[in-house]
Amino acid sequence: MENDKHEVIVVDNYFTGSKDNLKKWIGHPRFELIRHDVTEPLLVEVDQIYHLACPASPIFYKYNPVKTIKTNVIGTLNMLGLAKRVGARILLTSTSEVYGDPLQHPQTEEYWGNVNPIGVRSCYDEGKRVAETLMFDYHRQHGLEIRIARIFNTYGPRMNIDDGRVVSNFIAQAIRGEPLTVQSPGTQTRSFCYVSDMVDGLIRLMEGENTGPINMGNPGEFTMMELAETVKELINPDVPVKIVENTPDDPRQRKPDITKANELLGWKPKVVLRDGLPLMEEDFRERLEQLNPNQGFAQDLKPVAYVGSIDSCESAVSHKRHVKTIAVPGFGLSFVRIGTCCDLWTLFHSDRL
Ligand SMILES: NC(=O)c1ccc[n+]([C@@H]2O[C@H](COP(=O)([O-])OP(=O)(O)OC[C@H]3O[C@@H](n4cnc5c(N)ncnc54)[C@H](O)[C@@H]3O)[C@@H](O)[C@H]2O)c1
Ligand SMILES: O=c1ccn([C@@H]2O[C@H](COP(=O)(O)OP(=O)(O)O[C@H]3OC[C@@H](O)[C@H](O)[C@H]3O)[C@@H](O)[C@H]2O)c(=O)[nH]1
Repeated sequence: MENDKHEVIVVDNYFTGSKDNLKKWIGHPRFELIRHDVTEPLLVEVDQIYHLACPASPIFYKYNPVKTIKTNVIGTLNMLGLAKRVGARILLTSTSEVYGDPLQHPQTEEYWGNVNPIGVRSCYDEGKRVAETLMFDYHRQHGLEIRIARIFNTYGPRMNIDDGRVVSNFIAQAIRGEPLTVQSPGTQTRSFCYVSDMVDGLIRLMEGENTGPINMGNPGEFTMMELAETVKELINPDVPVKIVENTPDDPRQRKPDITKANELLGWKPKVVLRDGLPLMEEDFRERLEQLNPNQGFAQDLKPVAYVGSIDSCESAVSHKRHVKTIAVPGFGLSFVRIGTCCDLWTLFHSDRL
């Protein structure tokens, strides 16, 4: 949007996304927002497609794994079909998770990975691997112009407060004065890239001549214990660190080799973790203050008849975070409020809850 040559159509089913993040552009003459699920075909006329639609936080992608794999497979097929029909260039945001629990370190694009095909993360990591395959098959068979970015852990302002990924969890916990939940053993590593660097890299990849796959991430590598200590030091030295149980198949180490991105796109990240975390803290503080559950709840009640993504409600309800329900006597219905989306009320049949 900031390049005034472009018209932008955003497509989202709001499973993990929020209209709030786009309010700056709603009503702008070059901007259009469509509530749509990419597992259904989409007919629009475009020159470029940034195909990012997919739940990305492990708690969300594991919540409805069949939907996650449908989004990766059917969603990617639909976006490729669209690209083929209108002759658009298409960029897929693949993931470092295609390397699984990597036996090569740091990971280069040539590494084929070490992925469990039947594990609880497979809907996402195998889903993205199939999405990459589909991209290359459309490229070879139909001559489509494709671009694939393999993104490593990326964070920044406007992430969903209840996203569940480690950086947003630690920042929200530190601000709320709650223990930082380090999943055991705490020695597992990740490399964290700030969002503005990632957006710069994705645009370079789209505008450049290389199909990829190209790793995009910040090579600065941290154990989860080190991340917790850094968040403590920068945001709230008083919070304790609490070791909690981990989930199956959690990759033990992850760090991108970004030689290709550097040589082919002239890209490397600029924002180090210690500079990125305070930028995110500011935004989280503002939103957490607005979320105070004891303030303004009843007055905020502006029910809408139906909100498209039932998944997002069910997910929020299942996580029991920032969700309030109000039964309406005699109607057998409830209003559900999802905390981070203050304008988002959904009318639900009680038996669904
Ligand atoms: N952030 C990271 O660390 C990271 C790392 C690797 C890959 N990626 C990839 O980048 C993309 C964006 O990730 P993010 O971190 O911004 O996650 P996010 O959850 O914040 O955003 C994903 C968006 O996709 C939308 N969406 C999900 N399913 C959809 C569907 N079926 N139809 C339409 N919209 C749908 C969600 O509502 C949300 O707006 C994802 O494809 C993810 O796999 C992200
Ligand atoms: O509260 C938490 C959350 C997570 N963690 C740990 O932090 C590490 C990172 O976990 P996250 O949930 O943030 O994300 P993961 O690295 O597992 O997966 C991410 O990888 C790249 C992308 O494709 C996706 O954004 C996501 O799948 C894991 O080792 C996890 O065990 C904690 O220690 N505490």
